[in-house]
Amino acid sequence: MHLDHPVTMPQRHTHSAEPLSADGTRRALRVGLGGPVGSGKTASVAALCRTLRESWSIAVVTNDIYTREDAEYLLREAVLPPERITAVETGACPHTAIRDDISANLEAVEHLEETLHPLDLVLVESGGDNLTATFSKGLVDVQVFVIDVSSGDDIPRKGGPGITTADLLLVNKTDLAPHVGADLATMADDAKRQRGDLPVIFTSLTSDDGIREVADWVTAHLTEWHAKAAV
Ligand SMILES: Nc1nc2c(ncn2[C@@H]2O[C@H](COP(=O)(O)OP(=O)(O)OP(=O)(O)O)[C@@H](O)[C@H]2O)c(=O)[nH]1
Repeated sequence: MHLDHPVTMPQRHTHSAEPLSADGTRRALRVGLGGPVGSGKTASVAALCRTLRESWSIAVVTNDIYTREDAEYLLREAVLPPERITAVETGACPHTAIRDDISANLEAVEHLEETLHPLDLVLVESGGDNLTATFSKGLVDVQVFVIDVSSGDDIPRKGGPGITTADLLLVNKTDLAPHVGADLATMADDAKRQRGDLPVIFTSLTSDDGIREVADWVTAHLTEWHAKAAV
């Protein structure tokens, strides 16, 4: 099972932002999910896999500091077959593994691509971190930043690179808004002010099909990726 695949720290690689590899084959679209601890990154990954797995060939890379908890959760929930889930133990601040020394993550992604070819989508989940966690463009093609309403409705106003620059901002746990006194309209206004035209989606992953709008956003990117590869 891929959880046991040893991920070492080789030399740094990078990948092209284009869907075609040097040998002319299409590589998978790489989507990074980052955000603060407990905001709902693993729940989003699980829901995306359940929604998209019939239509697309998917794999997941998780990052935890010392454990493999997120991957173990995804395995327990059977969101994908075990060979499609790989855990990277970052051993240090998750920032480093997704932004600075991305080699362990790249090795994990490339191993999945080789063994499961052809893959359409690789979801790379960062370990929970603070508001500054962003992915290297050498690791992912698009990134999603996940925050939640229970951490305070002033989070979008505070900004930070994840909130201002991520390709998609998810504001999760809207079901908790009435219980924690979060004002969703203020959050939406602040996010708009920080992000301009970049999209923001409010989700509650406890509701049926709460991930639908996000799955549609990923599907649009996948469709565009395939079209680009076909040109
Ligand atoms: N009420 C509510 N709970 C949610 C929602 N989404 C996730 N949760 C719960 O919030 C907790 C944290 O969710 P995770 O998906 O593990 O969060 P994470 O961002 O992956 O956490 P780390 O990997 O530890 O940073 C879990 O108990 C989830 O069941 C939501 O929309 N509403």
